[in-house]
Amino acid sequence: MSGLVVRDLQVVFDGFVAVGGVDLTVPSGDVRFIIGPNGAGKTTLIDAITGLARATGAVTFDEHELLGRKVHKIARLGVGRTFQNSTVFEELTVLQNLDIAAGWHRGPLTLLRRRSSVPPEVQNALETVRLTAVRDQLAGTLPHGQKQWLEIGMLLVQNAKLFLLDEPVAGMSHEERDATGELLGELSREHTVVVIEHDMDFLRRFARSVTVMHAGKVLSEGTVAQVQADPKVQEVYLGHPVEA
Ligand SMILES: Nc1ncnc2c1ncn2[C@@H]1O[C@H](COP(=O)(O)OP(=O)(O)OP(=O)(O)O)[C@@H](O)[C@H]1O
Repeated sequence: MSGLVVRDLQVVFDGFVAVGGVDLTVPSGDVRFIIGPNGAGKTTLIDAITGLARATGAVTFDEHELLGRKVHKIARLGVGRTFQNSTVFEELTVLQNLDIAAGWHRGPLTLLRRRSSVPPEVQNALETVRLTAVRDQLAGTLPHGQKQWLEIGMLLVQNAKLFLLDEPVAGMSHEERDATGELLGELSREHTVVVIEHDMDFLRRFARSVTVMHAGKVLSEGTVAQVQADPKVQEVYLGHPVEA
């Protein structure tokens, strides 16, 4: 099937089972939130999907097997991710960051010059991530929220089809959260979106489906209402300081 399919995924660090047999199916066009207490294995799951953590089991995206491939090969198959800490080039402008991500092989001098024209895919990405007005600003001067959007824009110009976003709204203002939620909805029209998030209010408003992880396994899965009503989830979460 198209979308992300994970079967019996295991990641073991020096005998410690961080991900212990996870099955996950995220159909094309979904906005899936993955939640769970600290240490549940959420980031490690994404590390395994993107080739950063060695894993066993099976992972396919749009029917391409990902496990065992190198990080850049997985990215070329349309799998994009963002990290909790921004990885943009702070000393370059928004446009230059997008240019580099788009693989416009221009020398350093050309890159530093102001662009006279902007390739259509870069322009589209600028508009989608709402950064057209700040395209000539140094990325390092952007507020946190806009840096996260720039990262998403960089994935867009790389033709990512699956967006794996690790805590995208951490540290964002209320307005930035709202705009990010809307952006996720827009992305899901043509892409598949997986979001690791601790912010329960954001989840309630923007998740289409939810997977709850606990101790390296899937504890519960369904709509927001279904997982909220699941006694197993309540047991893990009640009294746990995850409510934002
Ligand atoms: N490289 C590593 N070596 C050893 N143990 C690791 C490594 N990476 C993660 N772990 C352990 O694996 C477990 C899962 O970590 P992970 O970061 O995936 O959890 P998480 O659900 O993303 O947590 P958080 O919400 O705090 O980000 C934790 O106990 C962590 O300490």
